[in-house]
Amino acid sequence: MDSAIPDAPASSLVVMGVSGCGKSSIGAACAQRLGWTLEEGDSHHAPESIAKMRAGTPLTDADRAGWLDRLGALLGAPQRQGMVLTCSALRRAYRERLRAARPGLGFAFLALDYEQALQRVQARPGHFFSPALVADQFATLEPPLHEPRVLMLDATRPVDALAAEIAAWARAGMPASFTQGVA
Ligand SMILES: Nc1ncnc2c1ncn2[C@@H]1O[C@H](COP(=O)(O)OP(=O)(O)OP(=O)(O)O)[C@@H](O)[C@H]1O
Ligand SMILES: O=C(O)[C@H](O)[C@@H](O)[C@H](O)[C@H](O)CO
Repeated sequence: MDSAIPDAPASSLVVMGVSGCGKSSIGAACAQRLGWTLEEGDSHHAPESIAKMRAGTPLTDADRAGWLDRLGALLGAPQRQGMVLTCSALRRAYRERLRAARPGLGFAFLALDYEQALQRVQARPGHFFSPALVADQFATLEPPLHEPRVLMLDATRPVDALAAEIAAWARAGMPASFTQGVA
């Protein structure tokens, strides 16, 4: 698996995947472990995009363009420490835009299947994201295969175990299981 190949430590980190995969939960735990700044990507959507998602209308590339620019500006700003950004980053082109903003950026991909994502999103009352959009998230997703600095994870594992694995990888450029000689 790609994740077993040693890489350089990450300058910053994007916790990515479809809605409900655990970006917010695991991103927060990673930032705490690493002592890095946490940025919630959803906080930077245009109000029109939030309204669309609330109404069950999928975002388009054009809707996401300004959002990705804002996230790139955050990632590219001079910082004393790394940043953990939660961002769906569904398409390869979106990830390329973020990589261009921050050389050495790592991506932790939380892989979850459709049924499990739908279940999680439906069980989350009050959130703006309409469960009707989960299918579109999977239709849009281009999994980050054969891309640099990507750690693939099974998003059904416990939050703390996932955060520990991601933090170790971000620090050392390899997953904890690799350093333990298991991978
Ligand atoms: N590893 C996990 N195991 C079990 N439940 C989880 C796990 N990660 C997240 N959850 C739960 O799944 C739901 C979605 O998690 P979370 O909000 O972190 O996902 P998200 O990817 O940030 O979603 P969105 O992008 O839609 O905001 C929450 O109720 C959360 O508690
Ligand atoms: O690119 C997108 O379609 C969006 O970023 C979505 O993924 C949501 O914002 C998020 O997952 C819901 O909280």
